[in-house]
Amino acid sequence: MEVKVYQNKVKVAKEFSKFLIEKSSNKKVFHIALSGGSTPKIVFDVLAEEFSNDVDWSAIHLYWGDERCVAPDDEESNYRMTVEHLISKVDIPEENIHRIKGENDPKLEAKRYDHLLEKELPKELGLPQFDLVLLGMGDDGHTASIFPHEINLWISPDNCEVAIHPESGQRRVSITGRIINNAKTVVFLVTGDSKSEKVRIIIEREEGYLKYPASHVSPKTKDLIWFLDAAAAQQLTIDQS
Ligand SMILES: O=C(O)[C@H](O)[C@@H](O)[C@H](O)[C@H](O)COP(=O)(O)O
Repeated sequence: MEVKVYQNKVKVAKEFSKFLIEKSSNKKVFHIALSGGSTPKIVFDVLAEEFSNDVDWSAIHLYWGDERCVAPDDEESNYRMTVEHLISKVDIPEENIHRIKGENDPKLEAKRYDHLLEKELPKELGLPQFDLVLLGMGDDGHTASIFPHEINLWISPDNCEVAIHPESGQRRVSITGRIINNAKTVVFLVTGDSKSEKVRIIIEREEGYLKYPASHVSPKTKDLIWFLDAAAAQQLTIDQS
């Protein structure tokens, strides 16, 4: 695991963009699962507005690690957020975009997306393998849409599950631990003061850390990088690069 700390969100966005360019360069196809929420917005803006000419978008295939069970034009939709901050600004072929269809019946959509990952992704150890899974982390230590109250979903035998937001009751479709930990590379993008306590507990493996789903992210390749701003990293005592 590598922990990279940068002064602010814009710097995190710039450094992640350079990381993505390096990882995806010279690849004929690059399968990436995107995170949702608010953190990626600035990252996608910077990637699209400052670095898009350095990316071969024809090779990039976009998937989502999770999606809210809402229409694609709903303000809650991770797909809509990605269109507004990235897809609408770059020349990525329509056929390279593999959204989770939040408007569908959640259980049926989880099955459909599960099968899509089996069909579209290369296999490693018999499981679909992303080149890169981008994750956020909630203040409660959730990641993708695996929340602490449903941590059992992490070990699901399926690639995708239907999850429920603990406060709003909103249903979501999420990829599960077996897919996340089978990725070649996993990146956490975490910024802001509100994340600093869980960042410390999870990265420093403090007592009780395993109750937080984000602590179970441990790719078999060991290629796990935390991109943090100073605010999210402020409670860390370990060495940071
Ligand atoms: O659909 C979602 O909300 C995300 O995929 C979720 O896992 C997100 O990454 C965290 O909740 C952090 O969200 P913020 O970036 O908004 O803090």
